[in-house]
Amino acid sequence: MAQYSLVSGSVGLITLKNPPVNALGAVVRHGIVDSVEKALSDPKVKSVVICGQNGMFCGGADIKEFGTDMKGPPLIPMFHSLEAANKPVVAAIEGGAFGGGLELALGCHYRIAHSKAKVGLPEVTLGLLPAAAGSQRLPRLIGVPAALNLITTGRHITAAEALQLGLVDQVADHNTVDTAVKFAQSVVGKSLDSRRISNFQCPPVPNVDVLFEEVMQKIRQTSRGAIAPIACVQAVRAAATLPYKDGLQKEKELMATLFTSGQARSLQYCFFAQRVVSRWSMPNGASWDTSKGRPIHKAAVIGLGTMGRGIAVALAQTGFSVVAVETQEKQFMDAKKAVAGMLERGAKRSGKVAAHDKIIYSQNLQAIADVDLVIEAVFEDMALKKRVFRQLSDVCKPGTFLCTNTSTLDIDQMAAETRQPELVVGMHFFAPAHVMKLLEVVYGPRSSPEAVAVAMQLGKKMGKVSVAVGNCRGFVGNRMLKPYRDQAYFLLEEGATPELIDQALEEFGFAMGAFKVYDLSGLDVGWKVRKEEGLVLPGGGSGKSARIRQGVRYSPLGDLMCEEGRFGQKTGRGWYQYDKPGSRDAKPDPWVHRFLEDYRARHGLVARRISNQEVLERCLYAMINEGFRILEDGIAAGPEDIDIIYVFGYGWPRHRGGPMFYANMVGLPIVLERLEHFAQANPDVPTLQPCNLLRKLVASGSPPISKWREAMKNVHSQL
Ligand SMILES: CC/C=C\C=C\CC(=O)SCCNC(=O)CCNC(=O)[C@H](O)C(C)(C)COP(=O)(O)OP(=O)(O)OC[C@H]1O[C@@H](n2cnc3c(N)ncnc32)[C@H](O)[C@@H]1OP(=O)(O)O
Repeated sequence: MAQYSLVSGSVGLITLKNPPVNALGAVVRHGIVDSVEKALSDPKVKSVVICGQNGMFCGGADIKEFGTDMKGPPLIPMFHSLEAANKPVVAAIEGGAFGGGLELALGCHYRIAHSKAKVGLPEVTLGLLPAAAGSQRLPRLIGVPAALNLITTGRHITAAEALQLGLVDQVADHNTVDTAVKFAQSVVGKSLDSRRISNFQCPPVPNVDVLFEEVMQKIRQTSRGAIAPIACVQAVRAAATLPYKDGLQKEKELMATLFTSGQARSLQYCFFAQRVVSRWSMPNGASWDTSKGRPIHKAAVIGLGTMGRGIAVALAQTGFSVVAVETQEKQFMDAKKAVAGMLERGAKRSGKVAAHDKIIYSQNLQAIADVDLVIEAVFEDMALKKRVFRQLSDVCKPGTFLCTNTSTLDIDQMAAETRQPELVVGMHFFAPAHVMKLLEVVYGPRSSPEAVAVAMQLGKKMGKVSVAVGNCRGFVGNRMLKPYRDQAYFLLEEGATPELIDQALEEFGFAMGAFKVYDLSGLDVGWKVRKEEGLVLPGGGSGKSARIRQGVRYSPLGDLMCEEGRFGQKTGRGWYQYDKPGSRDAKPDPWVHRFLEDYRARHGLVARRISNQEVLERCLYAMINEGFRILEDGIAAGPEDIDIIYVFGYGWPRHRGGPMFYANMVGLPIVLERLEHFAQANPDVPTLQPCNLLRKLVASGSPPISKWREAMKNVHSQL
């Protein structure tokens, strides 16, 4: 609702009330219309102030209403009637004004923001554009380049930046509503013509066509197929080149296309999925509202390789005291230098002071005796990790949480080495750990809810999107990656090239194709793991058994590449060639094409034409099938957990919502039918055999993804 009251004898105060963010749902919109009518028709009222309750102006349109029939007054006429009012209307912005919330403020004659408030037009992140005249008013107010930046990125800006841009008129340090009320009284009688933004001419831009051409080109390169950023540019262009009324019409047309697009649905799903995932739960019923964490003041990082360095930096930048331990002399010296550089660069970017004083370096494990939490990041070797956990258990004070950054190994085996296995959890960071947003928090059978709560809270403090998952090989992310990568290798054997496969995946929207990722992360990493698993045969093996291991189809292509010393970017040669070791510019390599031809000839394989569709179906459906197995096994609590992991950690295009949401969009019966088809053609690839949960969901009428958790409960009870 919106509450109306008369304050200071002459100011009509309209307070938006719709917790938690005062979104502009139908009831609020009705309330605003009624309140404005009261204020404008009351002769006692000389000016109007609009604010939000509980220190929050407005979070924008009610996203939950999208996809419904959206009854209630529309926003655009409401904002026009505010702007046309013959009494000054002032927005008092506390907390934040986002999307429709900021558009409401732009319909007012003046905007006063609290110094801690943030404002922005984040519609693009929901697959939309600011279509309540925001795309037309903002460029008229702050100019085209600044408006383009805000509207195409959706970034939230501080009140100080908003003031600098001319987006707000005043910043208040204390009671914003009181300040706004006094301000509103002070401007009574002043002409309002110059305050009605829709009357403004857009500030002229030299070479307007060139500017928009350049921006459009940049957006096309970076948007990975997302359509909303492009529509945002088109809408701002309309503001820059057309009269307000025509620009508004263009905004409406663009919005109509976006609103009904699958991309908007996917992005809105991601918005809510991220929030669902933050309310983690464990199969034993423990969850965020039953388990309290414990404050962490001091943490230790053990092992200062690439991951350990990034984790230490992330902790220090968040404000934790860190003890960074590395026992090998050379690694220790290199790490100290590297971490200092990372902190300096981070400080330069953020404008904050580099957190050097937060880190104490040591080569001695005794230095961690008083820490509250340890993150182990030593080499990915179970024997070594077990030894480290035994030592940690001896050295640390009782009650210290012991976390491992393993990306695949069984955390229960590490916990078994300690005196308090309930305090052991996985904290799987993604490289570079101080940059990447995702954190998989892995609970084993003995991890306590408190330990999970601590890791989730720590992740949140570090600005990570943390997802709690169960313990199995590869957890969620890497477990699903295996069948995807297997398919990519099999497709090479059958006639594809790395470029063909990567292009199909990148056109789909992945940040990088499978083979570019291999080259980036190093082919030798997987080779070492496969050797330990006894899968690698010298020369890739020979005869019929060369392409079968442990009874299932296996491609030795990755092993053979490693035997040739082609480890990827670091050696300047991998699935692509690079100018020099460490360079990132991947170029197709004729050597790889000859290598694949020789391999096929050796194994009697006849290359066939492989379509982009086959690449996508085989790689993605194999991955999705594993996702259903993960749900079936109870490793992830719901499809949202899997999707958020893939969007934030594996370069899955957000505008496609994550693998499970994508399956839901494609249609579960189609995914099932294609998997059945591929499984029949590849009986030696068990990961293509459709899993029970997928079959049961299809048999039960393919419920929408929002009903899967419920459906999973029924399936679990039948399995
Ligand atoms: C013709 C015109 C048609 C359409 C026009 C559309 C224009 C728009 O306005 S689209 C919406 C634009 N607004 C946003 O994108 C803002 C989204 N919200 C946020 O970014 C954040 O929630 C926040 C406002 C910055 C607050 O952040 P925080 O304090 O961290 O709280 P959260 O956990 O994110 O949210 C709390 C709670 O509120 C729900 N929520 C937030 N915003 C909306 C919203 N706009 N509509 C509906 N619900 C919203 C959020 O889901 C959380 O609820 P849970 O139940 O906990 O999930």
